[in-house]
Amino acid sequence: NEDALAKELEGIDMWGGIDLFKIADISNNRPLTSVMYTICKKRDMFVKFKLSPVKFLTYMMTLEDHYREVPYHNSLHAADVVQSVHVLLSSAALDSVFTDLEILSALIASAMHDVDHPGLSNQYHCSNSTELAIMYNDASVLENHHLAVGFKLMQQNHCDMFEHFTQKQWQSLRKMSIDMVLATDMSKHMQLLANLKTMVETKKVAASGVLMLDNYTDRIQVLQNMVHCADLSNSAKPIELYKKWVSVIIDEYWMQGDVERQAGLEISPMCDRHNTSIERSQVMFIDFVVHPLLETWADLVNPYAQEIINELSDNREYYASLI
Ligand SMILES: CC(=O)CCCOc1nc(Oc2ccc3c(c2)CO[B-]3(O)O)c(Cl)cc1C#N
Ligand SMILES: [Mg+2]
Ligand SMILES: [Zn+2]
Repeated sequence: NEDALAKELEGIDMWGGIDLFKIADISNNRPLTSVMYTICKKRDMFVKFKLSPVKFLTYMMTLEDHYREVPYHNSLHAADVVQSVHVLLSSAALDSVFTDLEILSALIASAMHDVDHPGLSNQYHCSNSTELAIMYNDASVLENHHLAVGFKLMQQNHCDMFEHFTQKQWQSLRKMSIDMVLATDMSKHMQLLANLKTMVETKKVAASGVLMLDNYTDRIQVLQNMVHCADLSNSAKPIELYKKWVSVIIDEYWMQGDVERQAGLEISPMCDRHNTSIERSQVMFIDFVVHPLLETWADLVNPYAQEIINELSDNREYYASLI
Protein backbone atom coordinates (compact mmCIF):
# COMPACT_ATOMS: atom_id res chain seq x y z
CA ASN A 1 0.00 0.00 0.00
CA GLU A 2 2.91 2.34 0.71
CA ASP A 3 3.87 2.02 -2.97
CA ALA A 4 0.34 2.88 -4.12
CA LEU A 5 0.33 5.88 -1.75
CA ALA A 6 3.79 7.02 -2.89
CA LYS A 7 2.60 6.69 -6.50
CA GLU A 8 -0.54 8.74 -5.92
CA LEU A 9 1.50 11.41 -4.11
CA GLU A 10 3.84 11.86 -7.11
CA GLY A 11 1.65 14.66 -8.47
CA ILE A 12 1.78 16.62 -5.19
CA ASP A 13 3.66 19.57 -6.76
CA MET A 14 1.04 20.05 -9.49
CA TRP A 15 -2.29 21.92 -9.41
CA GLY A 16 -4.95 19.17 -9.25
CA GLY A 17 -2.04 16.70 -9.41
CA ILE A 18 -3.35 14.42 -6.67
CA ASP A 19 -6.76 12.82 -6.08
CA LEU A 20 -7.39 13.23 -2.33
CA PHE A 21 -10.39 10.91 -2.43
CA LYS A 22 -8.04 8.14 -3.65
CA ILE A 23 -5.38 9.16 -1.10
CA ALA A 24 -7.91 8.88 1.72
CA ASP A 25 -8.66 5.31 0.61
CA ILE A 26 -5.04 4.18 0.38
CA SER A 27 -3.68 6.06 3.41
CA ASN A 28 -6.00 4.35 5.90
CA ASN A 29 -7.97 7.62 5.97
CA ARG A 30 -4.93 9.79 6.79
CA PRO A 31 -4.97 12.19 3.79
CA LEU A 32 -4.01 15.25 5.88
CA THR A 33 -1.11 13.58 7.68
CA SER A 34 0.17 11.96 4.44
CA VAL A 35 0.00 15.18 2.40
CA MET A 36 1.42 17.43 5.14
CA TYR A 37 4.31 15.05 5.93
CA THR A 38 5.20 14.64 2.22
CA ILE A 39 5.20 18.42 1.60
CA CYS A 40 7.17 19.30 4.76
CA LYS A 41 9.69 16.56 3.92
CA LYS A 42 10.06 17.92 0.34
CA ARG A 43 10.54 21.42 1.73
CA ASP A 44 13.17 20.13 4.17
CA MET A 45 11.24 21.57 7.12
CA PHE A 46 12.40 18.87 9.56
CA VAL A 47 16.05 19.82 9.06
CA LYS A 48 15.44 23.59 8.80
CA PHE A 49 13.51 23.76 12.08
CA LYS A 50 14.87 20.67 13.88
CA LEU A 51 11.35 19.19 13.97
CA SER A 52 11.09 15.71 15.45
CA PRO A 53 9.32 13.63 12.77
CA VAL A 54 7.70 11.56 15.52
CA LYS A 55 6.28 14.62 17.31
CA PHE A 56 5.26 16.14 13.94
CA LEU A 57 3.38 12.95 12.97
CA THR A 58 1.85 12.64 16.44
CA TYR A 59 0.56 16.21 16.20
CA MET A 60 -0.70 15.79 12.61
CA MET A 61 -2.55 12.56 13.43
CA THR A 62 -4.06 14.16 16.54
CA LEU A 63 -5.08 17.20 14.46
CA GLU A 64 -6.51 14.92 11.76
CA ASP A 65 -8.46 12.97 14.43
CA HIS A 66 -10.09 16.25 15.48
CA TYR A 67 -11.61 16.83 12.03
CA ARG A 68 -15.16 15.55 12.13
CA GLU A 69 -16.79 12.94 9.92
CA VAL A 70 -18.89 15.59 8.12
CA PRO A 71 -19.36 15.33 4.33
CA TYR A 72 -17.12 18.25 3.26
CA HIS A 73 -15.31 19.90 6.19
CA ASN A 74 -13.35 16.80 7.12
CA SER A 75 -9.58 16.22 6.91
CA LEU A 76 -9.82 15.62 3.14
CA HIS A 77 -10.65 19.30 2.61
CA ALA A 78 -7.81 20.38 4.92
CA ALA A 79 -5.38 18.16 2.96
CA ASP A 80 -6.68 19.72 -0.26
CA VAL A 81 -6.05 23.27 1.03
CA VAL A 82 -2.55 22.31 2.27
CA GLN A 83 -1.64 20.87 -1.13
CA SER A 84 -3.17 23.80 -3.02
CA VAL A 85 -1.20 26.29 -0.87
CA HIS A 86 1.96 24.23 -1.51
CA VAL A 87 1.42 24.64 -5.28
CA LEU A 88 0.51 28.37 -5.09
CA LEU A 89 3.65 28.99 -2.98
CA SER A 90 5.81 27.46 -5.69
CA SER A 91 4.64 30.00 -8.29
CA ALA A 92 7.72 31.49 -9.99
CA ALA A 93 6.56 35.04 -9.12
CA LEU A 94 6.90 34.09 -5.43
CA ASP A 95 10.28 32.43 -5.83
CA SER A 96 12.29 33.00 -2.61
CA VAL A 97 9.85 35.79 -1.64
CA PHE A 98 8.71 34.08 1.58
CA THR A 99 10.91 32.86 4.43
CA ASP A 100 10.86 29.23 5.55
CA LEU A 101 8.97 30.30 8.70
CA GLU A 102 6.29 32.05 6.62
CA ILE A 103 5.96 28.96 4.42
CA LEU A 104 5.71 26.63 7.43
CA SER A 105 3.11 28.96 8.98
CA ALA A 106 1.01 28.91 5.79
CA LEU A 107 1.11 25.09 5.72
CA ILE A 108 0.28 24.75 9.44
CA ALA A 109 -2.52 27.33 9.14
CA SER A 110 -3.97 25.42 6.15
CA ALA A 111 -3.75 22.11 8.01
CA MET A 112 -5.68 23.43 11.03
CA HIS A 113 -7.93 25.98 9.29
CA ASP A 114 -11.20 23.98 9.61
CA VAL A 115 -10.42 21.57 12.46
CA ASP A 116 -13.48 20.40 14.46
CA HIS A 117 -15.82 22.05 11.92
CA PRO A 118 -19.33 20.89 12.98
CA GLY A 119 -20.81 21.02 9.45
CA LEU A 120 -22.90 24.03 10.49
CA SER A 121 -22.03 27.52 9.22
CA ASN A 122 -21.12 30.71 11.13
CA GLN A 123 -24.54 32.07 10.15
CA TYR A 124 -26.21 29.06 11.82
CA HIS A 125 -24.18 29.53 15.02
CA CYS A 126 -24.87 33.26 15.22
CA SER A 127 -28.59 32.98 14.36
CA ASN A 128 -29.03 30.42 17.12
CA SER A 129 -26.61 31.81 19.71
CA THR A 130 -24.99 28.42 20.02
CA GLU A 131 -22.35 27.72 22.67
CA LEU A 132 -19.59 28.57 20.15
CA ALA A 133 -21.30 31.81 19.12
CA ILE A 134 -21.57 32.86 22.77
CA MET A 135 -17.94 31.88 23.34
CA TYR A 136 -16.74 34.06 20.45
CA ASN A 137 -19.36 36.83 20.54
CA ASP A 138 -20.55 36.10 16.96
CA ALA A 139 -17.15 37.19 15.57
CA SER A 140 -15.53 34.69 13.17
CA VAL A 141 -16.94 32.00 15.46
CA LEU A 142 -15.79 28.89 13.59
CA GLU A 143 -12.41 30.34 12.58
CA ASN A 144 -11.61 31.27 16.19
CA HIS A 145 -12.60 27.76 17.23
CA HIS A 146 -10.44 26.09 14.54
CA LEU A 147 -7.41 28.08 15.79
CA ALA A 148 -8.09 27.41 19.47
CA VAL A 149 -8.37 23.65 18.86
CA GLY A 150 -5.40 23.58 16.46
CA PHE A 151 -3.05 25.30 18.93
CA LYS A 152 -4.43 23.59 22.05
CA LEU A 153 -3.53 20.22 20.53
CA MET A 154 0.11 21.37 20.16
CA GLN A 155 0.35 21.51 23.95
CA GLN A 156 -0.55 17.84 24.27
CA ASN A 157 2.06 15.28 25.19
CA HIS A 158 4.45 14.35 22.35
CA CYS A 159 2.84 16.99 20.10
CA ASP A 160 5.22 19.87 20.93
CA MET A 161 7.01 19.70 17.57
CA PHE A 162 8.09 23.36 17.85
CA GLU A 163 10.02 22.66 21.08
CA HIS A 164 13.25 24.02 19.54
CA PHE A 165 11.66 27.26 18.33
CA THR A 166 12.95 30.51 19.81
CA GLN A 167 10.25 32.62 21.51
CA LYS A 168 10.48 34.95 18.48
CA GLN A 169 9.93 32.13 15.97
CA TRP A 170 6.99 30.75 17.99
CA GLN A 171 5.32 34.17 18.35
CA SER A 172 5.77 34.84 14.63
CA LEU A 173 4.39 31.47 13.49
CA ARG A 174 1.45 31.84 15.89
CA LYS A 175 0.61 35.40 14.75
CA MET A 176 0.83 34.58 11.05
CA SER A 177 -1.22 31.37 11.41
CA ILE A 178 -3.90 33.26 13.38
CA ASP A 179 -4.02 36.03 10.74
CA MET A 180 -4.32 33.46 7.91
CA VAL A 181 -7.03 31.28 9.48
CA LEU A 182 -9.12 34.29 10.56
CA ALA A 183 -8.94 35.47 6.94
CA THR A 184 -10.75 32.30 5.75
CA ASP A 185 -13.97 33.73 7.28
CA MET A 186 -16.11 34.50 4.23
CA SER A 187 -17.34 37.70 5.86
CA LYS A 188 -13.78 39.03 5.33
CA HIS A 189 -13.79 38.13 1.60
CA MET A 190 -14.61 41.56 0.14
CA GLN A 191 -12.01 43.35 2.30
CA LEU A 192 -9.34 40.75 1.44
CA LEU A 193 -10.09 41.03 -2.29
CA ALA A 194 -9.99 44.85 -2.15
CA ASN A 195 -6.56 44.69 -0.48
CA LEU A 196 -5.34 42.22 -3.11
CA LYS A 197 -6.57 44.48 -5.94
CA THR A 198 -4.73 47.47 -4.44
CA MET A 199 -1.62 45.32 -4.14
CA VAL A 200 -1.86 44.35 -7.81
CA GLU A 201 -2.21 47.98 -8.85
CA THR A 202 0.77 49.07 -6.76
CA LYS A 203 2.86 45.90 -6.99
CA LYS A 204 6.61 46.19 -7.19
CA VAL A 205 8.36 43.50 -9.17
CA ALA A 206 12.12 42.90 -9.16
CA ALA A 207 14.03 42.63 -12.44
CA SER A 208 13.85 38.84 -11.97
CA GLY A 209 10.04 39.06 -12.04
CA VAL A 210 9.52 38.17 -8.37
CA LEU A 211 7.22 40.17 -6.16
CA MET A 212 8.75 42.65 -3.71
CA LEU A 213 6.93 42.72 -0.36
CA ASP A 214 8.69 44.90 2.14
CA ASN A 215 6.42 44.99 5.21
CA TYR A 216 4.39 42.60 7.35
CA THR A 217 1.05 44.06 6.18
CA ASP A 218 1.82 43.31 2.51
CA ARG A 219 3.39 39.94 3.25
CA ILE A 220 0.53 38.68 5.40
CA GLN A 221 -2.06 39.98 2.90
CA VAL A 222 -0.53 37.83 0.15
CA LEU A 223 -0.38 34.82 2.49
CA GLN A 224 -3.98 35.38 3.64
CA ASN A 225 -5.23 35.62 0.06
CA MET A 226 -3.20 32.54 -0.88
CA VAL A 227 -4.87 30.40 1.80
CA HIS A 228 -8.25 31.93 0.95
CA CYS A 229 -7.75 31.08 -2.77
CA ALA A 230 -6.79 27.52 -1.83
CA ASP A 231 -9.85 27.29 0.44
CA LEU A 232 -12.14 28.19 -2.49
CA SER A 233 -10.17 26.41 -5.20
CA ASN A 234 -12.35 23.32 -5.78
CA SER A 235 -13.98 24.91 -8.85
CA ALA A 236 -10.55 25.50 -10.43
CA LYS A 237 -9.50 21.84 -10.22
CA PRO A 238 -10.00 19.08 -12.86
CA ILE A 239 -13.75 18.62 -13.42
CA GLU A 240 -13.95 15.09 -11.99
CA LEU A 241 -12.47 16.30 -8.67
CA TYR A 242 -14.61 19.46 -8.69
CA LYS A 243 -17.81 17.41 -9.18
CA LYS A 244 -16.90 15.24 -6.16
CA TRP A 245 -16.32 18.34 -4.00
CA VAL A 246 -19.67 19.79 -5.13
CA SER A 247 -21.52 16.60 -4.24
CA VAL A 248 -20.08 16.44 -0.71
CA ILE A 249 -20.53 20.14 0.09
CA ILE A 250 -24.15 19.93 -1.04
CA ASP A 251 -24.60 16.91 1.30
CA GLU A 252 -23.25 19.02 4.15
CA TYR A 253 -25.42 22.05 3.28
CA TRP A 254 -28.53 19.88 2.97
CA MET A 255 -27.82 18.28 6.36
CA GLN A 256 -27.63 21.78 7.84
CA GLY A 257 -30.90 22.64 6.08
CA ASP A 258 -32.53 19.54 7.58
CA VAL A 259 -31.43 20.65 11.07
CA GLU A 260 -32.82 24.16 10.42
CA ARG A 261 -36.12 22.83 9.00
CA GLN A 262 -36.50 20.43 11.95
CA ALA A 263 -36.01 23.31 14.37
CA GLY A 264 -38.48 25.52 12.47
CA LEU A 265 -35.65 27.91 11.57
CA GLU A 266 -35.22 29.81 8.32
CA ILE A 267 -33.25 27.55 5.96
CA SER A 268 -29.84 28.98 4.94
CA PRO A 269 -28.96 29.64 1.28
CA MET A 270 -28.26 26.45 -0.73
CA CYS A 271 -29.29 24.31 2.27
CA ASP A 272 -32.84 23.39 1.29
CA ARG A 273 -32.76 19.98 -0.39
CA HIS A 274 -36.32 20.58 -1.64
CA ASN A 275 -35.51 23.90 -3.24
CA THR A 276 -32.06 24.47 -4.64
CA SER A 277 -30.37 24.53 -8.03
CA ILE A 278 -26.89 23.12 -7.59
CA GLU A 279 -25.81 24.24 -11.07
CA ARG A 280 -27.09 27.77 -10.62
CA SER A 281 -25.45 28.16 -7.19
CA GLN A 282 -22.10 26.93 -8.52
CA VAL A 283 -22.21 29.33 -11.49
CA MET A 284 -23.11 32.22 -9.20
CA PHE A 285 -20.42 31.36 -6.64
CA ILE A 286 -17.83 31.20 -9.44
CA ASP A 287 -19.02 34.45 -11.08
CA PHE A 288 -19.37 36.52 -7.91
CA VAL A 289 -16.70 35.06 -5.62
CA VAL A 290 -14.18 32.59 -7.02
CA HIS A 291 -13.43 34.11 -10.43
CA PRO A 292 -12.89 37.69 -9.18
CA LEU A 293 -10.56 36.33 -6.48
CA LEU A 294 -8.54 33.93 -8.65
CA GLU A 295 -8.36 36.45 -11.49
CA THR A 296 -6.85 39.02 -9.11
CA TRP A 297 -4.47 36.38 -7.74
CA ALA A 298 -3.48 35.54 -11.34
CA ASP A 299 -2.77 39.25 -11.96
CA LEU A 300 -0.54 39.32 -8.88
CA VAL A 301 1.56 36.32 -9.93
CA ASN A 302 1.03 36.90 -13.63
CA PRO A 303 1.45 34.91 -15.87
CA TYR A 304 1.85 31.94 -13.56
CA ALA A 305 -1.79 31.19 -12.75
CA GLN A 306 -3.31 31.19 -16.25
CA GLU A 307 -3.87 27.39 -16.09
CA ILE A 308 -5.97 27.88 -12.94
CA ILE A 309 -8.14 30.53 -14.60
CA ASN A 310 -8.62 28.35 -17.70
CA GLU A 311 -9.67 25.37 -15.57
CA LEU A 312 -12.12 27.60 -13.67
CA SER A 313 -13.68 28.92 -16.91
CA ASP A 314 -14.11 25.40 -18.33
CA ASN A 315 -15.77 24.27 -15.10
CA ARG A 316 -18.05 27.30 -15.04
CA GLU A 317 -19.20 26.49 -18.58
CA TYR A 318 -19.83 22.88 -17.57
CA TYR A 319 -22.32 23.90 -14.85
CA ALA A 320 -23.76 26.79 -16.90
CA SER A 321 -24.60 24.29 -19.66
CA LEU A 322 -26.64 22.22 -17.17
CA ILE A 323 -28.88 25.07 -15.99
C1 LIG B 1 -17.47 22.84 -4.35
C2 LIG B 1 -16.99 24.18 -3.93
O1 LIG B 1 -16.69 25.04 -4.72
C3 LIG B 1 -16.91 24.41 -2.46
C4 LIG B 1 -16.13 25.67 -2.12
C5 LIG B 1 -16.82 26.37 -0.98
O2 LIG B 1 -18.16 26.63 -1.38
C6 LIG B 1 -18.78 27.68 -0.78
N1 LIG B 1 -18.22 28.22 0.33
C7 LIG B 1 -18.83 29.28 0.91
O3 LIG B 1 -18.28 29.86 2.03
C8 LIG B 1 -17.22 29.21 2.66
C9 LIG B 1 -15.96 29.15 2.07
C10 LIG B 1 -14.91 28.48 2.74
C11 LIG B 1 -15.17 27.89 3.95
C12 LIG B 1 -16.40 27.94 4.52
C13 LIG B 1 -17.45 28.58 3.88
C14 LIG B 1 -16.40 27.22 5.80
O4 LIG B 1 -15.06 26.73 6.00
B1 LIG B 1 -14.23 27.01 4.84
O5 LIG B 1 -13.09 27.68 5.35
O6 LIG B 1 -13.94 25.80 4.13
C15 LIG B 1 -20.01 29.81 0.38
CL1 LIG B 1 -20.71 31.17 1.17
C16 LIG B 1 -20.60 29.25 -0.75
C17 LIG B 1 -19.98 28.17 -1.33
C18 LIG B 1 -20.53 27.55 -2.51
N2 LIG B 1 -20.96 27.04 -3.42
MG1 LIG C 1 -13.44 27.53 7.52
ZN1 LIG D 1 -11.88 25.41 4.41
